[in-house]
Amino acid sequence: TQSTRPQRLLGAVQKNATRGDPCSVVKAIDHFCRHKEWAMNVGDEKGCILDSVVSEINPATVLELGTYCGYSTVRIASRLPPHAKLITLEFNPDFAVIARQVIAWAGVEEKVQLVEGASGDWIPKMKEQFGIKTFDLVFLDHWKDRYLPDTKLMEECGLLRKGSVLLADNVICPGTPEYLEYVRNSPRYESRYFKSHLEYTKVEDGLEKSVFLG
Ligand SMILES: O=C(NCCc1nnc(-c2ccc3[nH]cnc3c2)[nH]1)c1cc(-c2ccc(F)cc2)cc(O)c1O
Ligand SMILES: [Mg+2]
Repeated sequence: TQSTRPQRLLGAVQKNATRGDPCSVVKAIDHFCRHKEWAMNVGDEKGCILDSVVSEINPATVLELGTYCGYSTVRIASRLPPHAKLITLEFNPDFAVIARQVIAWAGVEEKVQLVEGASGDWIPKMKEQFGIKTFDLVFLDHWKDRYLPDTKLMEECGLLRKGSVLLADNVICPGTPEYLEYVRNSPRYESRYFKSHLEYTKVEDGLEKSVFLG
């Protein structure tokens, strides 16, 4: 039977990356996606912006919406301080199967909790299920039409505190116009656009960093 792209991406990791070395996993995926098959990871260029935001915040609690194959999960987890927790939500079970293996290969599974299901269902359960009070950083990289409803849901569930940072991928391509309009015009957010490119291409894309003001 035919393999899927996520399965071939995992094969490239197992072939070319060193177990327990997150950087080699990230490099192996970027090489595969640049030279073999494009895939919707945040990628190396936007990934450097993600890295700098994580290092600046030094978060104890991170929520990632949209795991896909675990590329950004590994980038974030490898930069977290000890005892920090990253919860990543994946809707597609086939992606989740691959992501778990990529996360394990990188050796960051202690810091990561991969949860399968819909963001709309899980966000209201975060506090009771995982003992989370608030998130220091949220990386939005799931379905683009879920960015705004999920942000409002996180506000309503009290998962954001003064200073919590939302970092959103793909605000230009594929685009999240309603989300951008909201965070850029709401008095409750201080927003900034980091211009970049769609992963592995010359097409414009970027990350929007929005600080919740409480
Ligand atoms: O669709 C994307 N990403 C989303 C995957 C996902 N992985 N998990 C989810 C999830 C997780 C919990 C959820 N709860 C409810 N819906 C959910 C969806 N969604 C995406 C697409 C592109 C892209 C650009 C240009 C093109 F020509 C084609 C494609 C680029 C990117 O960087 C992306 O991130
Ligand atoms: Mg993305």
